[in-house]
Amino acid sequence: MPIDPRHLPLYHAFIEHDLAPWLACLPAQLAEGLDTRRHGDLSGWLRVLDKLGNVKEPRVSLTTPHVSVDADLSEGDQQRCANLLKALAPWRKGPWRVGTTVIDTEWHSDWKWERLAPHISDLTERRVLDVGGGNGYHGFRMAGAGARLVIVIDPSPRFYCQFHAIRQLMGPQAPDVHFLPVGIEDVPARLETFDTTFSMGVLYHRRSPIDHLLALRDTLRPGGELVLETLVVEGDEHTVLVPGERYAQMPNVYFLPSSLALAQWLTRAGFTNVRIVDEAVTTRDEQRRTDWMTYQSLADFLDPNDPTRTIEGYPAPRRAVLIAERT
Ligand SMILES: Nc1ncnc2c1ncn2[C@@H]1O[C@H](C[S@+](CC[C@H]([NH3+])C(=O)[O-])CC(=O)[O-])[C@@H](O)[C@H]1O
Repeated sequence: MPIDPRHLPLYHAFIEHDLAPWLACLPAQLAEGLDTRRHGDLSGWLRVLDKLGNVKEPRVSLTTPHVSVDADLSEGDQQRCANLLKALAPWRKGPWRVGTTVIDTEWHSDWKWERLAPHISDLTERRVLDVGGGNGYHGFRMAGAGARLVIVIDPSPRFYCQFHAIRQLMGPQAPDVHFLPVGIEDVPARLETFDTTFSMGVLYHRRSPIDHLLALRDTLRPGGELVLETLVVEGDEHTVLVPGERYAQMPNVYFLPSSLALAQWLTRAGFTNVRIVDEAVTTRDEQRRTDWMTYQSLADFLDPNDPTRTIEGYPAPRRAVLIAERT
């Protein structure tokens, strides 16, 4: 089968960076991740990408809170572009700007970036993997911080399409940031390649959290850095909450450790130099309903009489960022 032109930069990057064991799986992984039988709306979203086309002489910004693409668009083209981007909603991770269209996403993902950026190793020239990277917002910020290569993996076909909408508009100005519609379980074992691996907002969705840490460790070269962000609870190194059917309305939440417990898990999984660099309660300003994500959001998942609790009665979402080194 011929290679989809959209994937040529991804193939080039895998060849240039000698990701040989993974390269061999790429055709099958892309075919499976983009199988239109997997998601009823995927064919429609792919048609949106075709209609979106390119813009002339794009100017790209990766270092501002809004990852943005500027271009001199006529009023009609700007409106058409905004309508096509809206067809890919809900937009959860961002914010983005395309010309005068501001995509005000459910999450202020820029705030998470600001919290962790001062603590991580300089990304200049580093090869980075972002596991569960959503629609690639943080991946573009990583490139803005100097990363030489960023591979975003996320099994969501909607996020694949949002990522490609933006990347396509960036045209020749697009950085070396690439998206694979797969999960962590599809990354070949023992790659031991990346200088930095991010796993943000994923661990609490994993049924075997220590196996997740081991899988992340195996993506890193010796001395490489893990940036781990997840939901935590207050408590000592022995505290872990395993919620019932739902936590903040999410059905697939398994382990919420304290950050001290998580630090110990990282040590047990073979990491050193483990640091808790940030811990903060998620606010209703950081995660909220917007014109680009019109479904329920954090405010709807908290107890209306006590916002320190979820509607199930658990402690409200609190997130920590930990950094650790692979030995
Ligand atoms: N098996 C899997 N492997 C990899 N990713 C997965 C898997 N299963 C689900 N995901 C993906 O993990 C992401 C979790 S969101 C974090 C986004 C970003 N990192 C953020 O920090 O804003 C959670 C949050 O809202 O924080 C989703 O995009 C899933 O599709």
